Order: sequence, then C-alpha cells, then structure tokens
Amino acid sequence: MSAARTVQVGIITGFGINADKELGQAFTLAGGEVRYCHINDLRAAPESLLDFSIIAFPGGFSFGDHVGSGKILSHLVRVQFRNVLDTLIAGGGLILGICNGFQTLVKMGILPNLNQDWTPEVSLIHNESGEFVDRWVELQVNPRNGSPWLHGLSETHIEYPIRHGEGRFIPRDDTVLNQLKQGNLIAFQYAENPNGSVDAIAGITDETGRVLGLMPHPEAAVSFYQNPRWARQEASGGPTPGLQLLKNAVDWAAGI
Ligand SMILES: NC(=O)CC[C@H](N)C(=O)O
Repeated sequence: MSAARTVQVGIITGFGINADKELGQAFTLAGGEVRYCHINDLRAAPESLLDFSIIAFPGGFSFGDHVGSGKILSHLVRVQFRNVLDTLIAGGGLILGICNGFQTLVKMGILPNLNQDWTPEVSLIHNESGEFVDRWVELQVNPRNGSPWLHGLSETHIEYPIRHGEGRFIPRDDTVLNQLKQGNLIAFQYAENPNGSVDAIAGITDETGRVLGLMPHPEAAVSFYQNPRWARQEASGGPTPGLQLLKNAVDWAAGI
C-alpha cells in the first residue's frame, strides 16, 4: 500500500491581499503543505505555479480595490499566467478563489469559462445596499454540482462568514445564467441574500469542478468556536464545513 502523497498548496500573496496567512493556516490544518507565492516572484518564474496541486487566491483588497475589486490583479494574472493556469487545470490541478480571490477569478475569465476562452461572463459588483457587509451567513450547497471541493457538504448545515463590499453576483445575461444552472455550476447560494446577488448566488465552479470561487470565507470557519452562535451549534466532532471544503481538495489531490 502506498502512502498518500503530500499535497503542495500555493497561496498567492502581495499588493493588498490580506487573508493569505489565514488561508494558509487553514490549508495546513486540512493537511496541505503550504507555500506563499508573492506575485512578483511568480512574475519572474510563472512555471513555478506548476509545482502545486492547489493554487489559492485569498481575500483582501488587492491593489486597494481600485478600478473595481480584483480587477487589476485579474489583468496581471491573465496576461502573465494564463497558459500556466490552463496547463495546471488540464493536468488535474485545483484552483480556489475566496472573496477578493473570487472577484479576481471571474474578472480574469478563468471562471466560469463557459467557452474555454477566458471571456469574462459574470462579475461581482457593489452590494445592493452600498455598504460593506461583515457577518455570518447560511448557505445552501448545490447537491447536483459534482465538484471535488464540495464532497459531503450538501448534507451538512453550512455557515460561513462574509466580509465584502463588492459581492453582488451578476451574470452577463440570461443565457449565461441558464448555462450556469443547466451545467450545475452554481456551488453555493445564500439562504438570505445579503448583497443583491442574482439568484442569491454565492459561489460557482467551472465545468471541470476543479476551479471554485466563492464570496464567503471557509478559511474563517475551520473551528466551531469561530462561529458566534457556536453554543447553539451541534459540534459533530467532525471537521467544520470550512475545514471540510479545504480538506476535500487536499484529499482529492492526494488521491485519498
Ligand atoms: N474580504 C475580501 O476579500 C473583500 C473583497 C473586496 N475588497 C470587497 O470589499 O469586496
């Protein structure tokens, strides 16, 4: 019997990304071997991204949210790393974008990537309220989405925190929305819509299921005690929904 292989997780850092350490610690808890990758170092050696089984774009305020959250980082990544990321996904690699990371993935066009040509088809714009929201939300997980990130999650009660000003999910048009629905690419929906997202969409995957983006923060829900309602939660003894999501990816990449 061969031992499960170590799973290398690359966490993107730099230029106002601020949830990198939080995400790195969560991936370490999930069993991954974490390395932080500053954008400037990656620009000098884009192929180094292929060392990883999982690449994660954390939350934060990359480039100060100028021009729109995630917009500048998305342009930079698209111009410099598009080929490498296509190779990574084709080889079975996994990509995660959380909050500012999700904004970055959709604005660069790698998600949902309906025509495999990196055309941006959805966006995340200012919350309907015009205000930054910072609270825990209840989420529904789409049981028909077969993404490796979501194993077992549709059977559990999910609560993750959100903290964003630009989380309102909008598809380009109804055709794109229907493609997301028919392809079972919607991953998460809010039980109560906190930001005016179309169809209360909180997260989506691409068709491979290996690229996931979501506004809520699973990395901030890795212990039952992080939830302010923890006393009322049934601590199952198993991993929290946040840890479960990250562990799903690490285990999948390890071949467990
Ligand atoms: N927590 C985050 O990643 C926030 C993302 C972005 N800066 C926003 O306000 O929408």
